[in-house]
Amino acid sequence: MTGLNPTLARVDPPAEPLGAFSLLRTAVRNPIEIWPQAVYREPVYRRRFAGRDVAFFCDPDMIRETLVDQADAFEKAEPMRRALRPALGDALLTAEGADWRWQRRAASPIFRHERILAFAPAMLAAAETTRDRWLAAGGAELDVAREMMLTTYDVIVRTMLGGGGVDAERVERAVNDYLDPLGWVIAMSIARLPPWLPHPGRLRSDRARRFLRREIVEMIAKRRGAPGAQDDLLALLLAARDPESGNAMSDRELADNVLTFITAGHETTALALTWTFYLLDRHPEAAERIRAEIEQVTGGGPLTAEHVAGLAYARQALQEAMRLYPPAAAIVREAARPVRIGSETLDAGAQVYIPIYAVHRHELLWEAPDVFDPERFAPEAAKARHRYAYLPFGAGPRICIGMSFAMIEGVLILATLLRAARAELRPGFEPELRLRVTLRPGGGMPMRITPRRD
Ligand code: HEM
Repeated sequence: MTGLNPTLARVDPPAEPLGAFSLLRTAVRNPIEIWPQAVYREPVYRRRFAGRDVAFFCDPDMIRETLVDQADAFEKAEPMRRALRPALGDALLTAEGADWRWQRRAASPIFRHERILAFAPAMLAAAETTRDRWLAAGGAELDVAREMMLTTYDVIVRTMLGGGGVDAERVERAVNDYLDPLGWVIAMSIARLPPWLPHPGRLRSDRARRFLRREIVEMIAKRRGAPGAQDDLLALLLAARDPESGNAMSDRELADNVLTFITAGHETTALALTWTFYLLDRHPEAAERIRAEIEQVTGGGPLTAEHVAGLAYARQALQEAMRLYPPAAAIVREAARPVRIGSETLDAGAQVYIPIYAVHRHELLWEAPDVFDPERFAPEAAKARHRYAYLPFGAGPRICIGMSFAMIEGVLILATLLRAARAELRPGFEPELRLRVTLRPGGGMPMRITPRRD
């Protein structure tokens, strides 16, 4: 651990559970502020709300039972379904049962580590576009949160859609318009209000959803008309077959999955990188160590896919950033039938939160939980820890299919940019943690970018 430990942005949990009214108000504004201190201190926290049993599990054995051993007793919870299904339909992230299982079987081979390494040149090209923009900005202040969204979006467009055919800025805006009012959708679901009720931002969100679907459906139609023209993830998805039934995806399933990969894939990785830049500003010694590692691994030459494995400390820094600021801050499930997890009995319909953000800072699981220390992810230290104390990508059958993709992409972007420039947070700026399905920095991440000359 480093000698100097600056105070880092964190959620300030309420000492006592919130009452019904302030709970709803907080759910709209920033749902992560609902979780009381007990969630960060106790293995289990339970309460009833709007007639529903809600349980938070932080005990790693109970997490394993919920997400792995008894995964088939649970479904994705209503608030998430309600928030995501209208845009993402019944694709990998949102489908259940047999419908999910065959899509996962068909898509899994595409996302294997070795296969994803073949996309490293496209990832590097996107990183270098951002690097060139940073170098051209000549010492200006940029919003690194937005910069990372543009970069990872560029990666997904290059790797998934062969690099072209969509208006990147418009799609990025549409994804934001869609996500912005989701606090309302989730709060209304918690309060058991019907989904058709109006709420602020709804019209804009509906318009954004229609625009996104239209763009993707058109693109798939074009590609069906010119098969084999490109070598990208969409081509692999078009060719994917369920190994058991031989089924291929329909246009609708393809559109749902492409949109899923765009939304699930680009924003999460962008946030992991944004928070890493924030932490490296607070810990310049870690940034210097990564820079030294890059020079040592590349011998001063250009960065390539072969270097990914050697950039161990860069990877550890990303992992530690995702501990402190997990882009997907919670997994929420609903018991499909009565089930017993550890000492807890759940009725059908009970909601289970795996509050990843709180698990990653839990007093019973981590020493000095609020301190940034990439050494926690050195191989020996990681091995000594409970497997389910750290789960930024989830666990069990529904574990993130894009995990290798995200780690390779994250390391390559971080290394490309750290090597070329310094990023310093605007003096006095403290990011606020905002949960909008993903954990974003409220107010962005304003940083001064200066080219490195040494
Ligand atoms: C740092 C980056 C990422 C993080 C933190 C992350 C996190 C997660 C988590 C926690 C889940 C599990 C959700 C649950 O169990 O309810 C998940 C699922 C998923 N992720 Fe990621 N993800 C990241 C990057 C990506 C990328 C790059 C892609 C695709 C290119 C992707 C596609 C998906 C899909 C399709 C699922 C659903 C899998 C299924 O249910 O079978 N993710 N992700």
